[in-house]
Amino acid sequence: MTKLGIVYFSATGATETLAQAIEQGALATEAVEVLRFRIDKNQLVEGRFVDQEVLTQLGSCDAIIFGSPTYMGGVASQFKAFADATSELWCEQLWANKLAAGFTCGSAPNGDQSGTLHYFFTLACQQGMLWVSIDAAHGYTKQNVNRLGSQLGVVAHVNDQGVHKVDKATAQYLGQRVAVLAKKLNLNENVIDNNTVDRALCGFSADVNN
Ligand SMILES: Cc1cc2nc3c(=O)[nH]c(=O)nc-3n(C[C@H](O)[C@H](O)[C@H](O)COP(=O)(O)O)c2cc1C
Repeated sequence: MTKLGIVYFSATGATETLAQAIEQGALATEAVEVLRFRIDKNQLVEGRFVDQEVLTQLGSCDAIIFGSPTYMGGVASQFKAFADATSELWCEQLWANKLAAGFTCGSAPNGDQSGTLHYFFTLACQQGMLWVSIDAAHGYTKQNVNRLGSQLGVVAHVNDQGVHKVDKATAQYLGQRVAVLAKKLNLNENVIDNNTVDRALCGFSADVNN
């Protein structure tokens, strides 16, 4: 069974709508299980994210998709608290070789949502993860997705009517893409044993004495 984790913060529900669409898209692929975690205020203690169980469960996933509303051009502090808690895993690179992707929304069509996606990308790289883009060129897709032209991840625009339906479809599309890739690559099982951190796969050995 291929496992996808979705972890996100949402105050008023728009990011949650995208998370649900991603889950729906992922579940269109057979033998895929989704673990969805909405960051809750009870998990934040004195500004720190405290929930070991969530981190452990995400550790069992083949792919993790990050989500947050865009606040002042970046991730919400609640998501950042979660990201900071993953520093416990960083030294050993315990999430290395998992797939990663991201989604965000804002009240402006271009409300600097890309800043949020760039942060997710940086977080994924810090954890040694492999970033999954959106392979749908704006204006050239049969599926009618990616209307806002972001290939780094899902950008959604939210107004009084809620999340734009094409942005929801884009989230669904990304969920499906990550699920299909995670299943095909099966990285956790086939390629790299994260317990032994087998970097010798790359044949690399640094000689620091020369
Ligand atoms: C503190 C704050 C800062 C915000 N900053 C931005 C922003 O920089 N760009 C933008 O487009 N929308 C911004 N918004 C709007 C939210 O991103 C938007 O309402 C989003 O849909 C909320 O997501 P949620 O329903 O999942 O909580 C901001 C909202 C708040 C409360």
